[in-house]
Order: sequence, then C-alpha cells, then structure tokens
Amino acid sequence: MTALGASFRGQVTLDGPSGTGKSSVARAVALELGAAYLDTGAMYRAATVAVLDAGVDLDDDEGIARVVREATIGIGTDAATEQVTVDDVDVTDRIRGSEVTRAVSPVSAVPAVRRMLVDAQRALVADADAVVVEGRDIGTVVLPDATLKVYLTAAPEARAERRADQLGVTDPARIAAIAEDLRRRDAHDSTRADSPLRPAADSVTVDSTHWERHQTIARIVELARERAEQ
Ligand SMILES: Nc1ncnc2c1ncn2[C@@H]1O[C@H](COP(=O)(O)OP(=O)(O)O)[C@@H](O)[C@H]1O
Ligand SMILES: Nc1ccn([C@H]2C[C@H](O)[C@@H](COP(=O)(O)OP(=O)(O)O)O2)c(=O)n1
Repeated sequence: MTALGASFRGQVTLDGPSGTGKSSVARAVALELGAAYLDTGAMYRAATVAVLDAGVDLDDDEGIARVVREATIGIGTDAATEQVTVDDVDVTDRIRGSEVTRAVSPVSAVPAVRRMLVDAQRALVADADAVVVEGRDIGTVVLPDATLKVYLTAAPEARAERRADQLGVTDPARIAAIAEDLRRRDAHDSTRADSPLRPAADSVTVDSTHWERHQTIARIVELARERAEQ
C-alpha cells in the first residue's frame, strides 16, 4: 500500500511525440510528487532561438554547433515556474512560436548540439532527490537508470486537436496544417541518426488518446509511487 502523500525519491522520464501532453502532464506529475522538473524540449527550443538570431543556415551543422556552444541557455528545475533565457534575455514565450517550432527539429538533430545539451541536462538534475524529466531521449540516453520510464502516446488526430485547442485554432484548414506539422516533426525526430525518438526497452507505454489530462497524471503518479517502493 502507498501512504497518501508519501514522498517520492527517484527519477521519472517522460518521452513521446509532440502533442501527447508531455509538458503539461510532466509538470503536474512533478508538482504532485514534490519533485523537480526539467523540460528538455525547451532547451532545444532555446538553442534554436540562438541559431535563428545568428542567421545560421539550418543545414550548416558546424555553424549551428558553434552558435549553441557560445550561447548561455538558462532554465530552472522548479515545477511551479517556467522561465527560459538565452544570454540573459527572456525567451519563455518566444520558444513556443511557430518560427522556433519549424526550426527546432534540424537544430536538435545536430550531434554536437545534443552532446552539449545532454551534458547540461544531466548536470541540472544531478543533485535532485526526485525529478521528472521530459523529452524524446530521456529514458534511452539522458537518464538510462531512471526509476520509472514512461513513453506517452496518443492518436495523431487527438494530438493535432489538442495542439489546435492550445493555440485557440478552430479553422479546419489550420488544424490540418497543425496535423501535418506534427507529422513532419515526428518523422524527423524519429528517423534522425543521433538519439531518435523511440521507447526505451524498459519503458511503460501510456496511451492518453481516450483519457482526460488528470487521468494521465494520476496513472503516472501511481506508477512512480509503485516503482519507488520496489
Ligand atoms: N489526456 C490528455 N493528456 C495530456 N494532455 C492533454 C490531454 N488532453 C488534452 N491535453 C492537452 O494537450 C495539449 C498539448 O499538451 P503538451 O503538454 O503541450 O504536449 P507535448 O509536450 O507532448 O507536446 C495541452 O493543452 C494539454 O492540456
Ligand atoms: N530530449 C529532447 C527534447 C526535445 N527534442 C526536440 C524534438 C522536438 O521537435 C523539439 C521540441 O521539443 P518539445 O518537447 O518542446 O516539443 P513539443 O512541445 O512536443 O512540440 O526538440 C529532442 O530532440 N530531444
């Protein structure tokens, strides 16, 4: 039996494609477990801001790596607040914009960028007794010894609808464009050579297609508490 409110110690990883609810679910799971939280997608998005501002071509891997090496990305691990900076400039809102969303897959596919950000991610969570980390390669590469690894999925139509709702989009043509955007980014993220998106062998797949957000959160919290007790 799990005592209600029993404190959780360990690492929870949450990977999966876009629009499955990773960010909103991971943050809520962290708050419920009293754990730290790291959104690694926000770090790749911040790196992309630096690349766009430097005017580097998106197929110039060396140029991208140089810009990211020289940029200072600031991100916290407090689940209750969200602030992301690049060279001390607040980019919290900008990283969610369409310009960054379109450019983030090629930037995150550059191996040298991944090495830098993976090192930074490990350092950011190294001292946390309890942490929830979400992204694409957290269970497979960043934290291979995590206590619980979740692979979050949902049907493509559900994901596109959620993203449209989030952006306040109701026009069917724009929803179709969002669906196409998700499909393109998933294909890119899943087929890149370095750390492609895929479930870790020891992950638990949670399909949120027919679930409300709170049900997804409750299931992951339950899994984390069970795992921590073993
Ligand atoms: N069952 C559900 N589980 C998770 N999120 C959901 C669910 N239903 C709707 N959503 C919504 O889907 C949207 C996309 O979630 P987000 O956390 O941004 O996804 P991701 O980080 O995987 O791209 C959010 O507005 C979230 O509230
Ligand atoms: N650990 C990670 C996290 C994100 N990425 C890449 C893949 C995604 O296209 C972008 C943005 O990730 P993010 O989680 O913010 O994207 P969504 O909110 O799911 O649309 O970064 C990655 O390669 N590795």
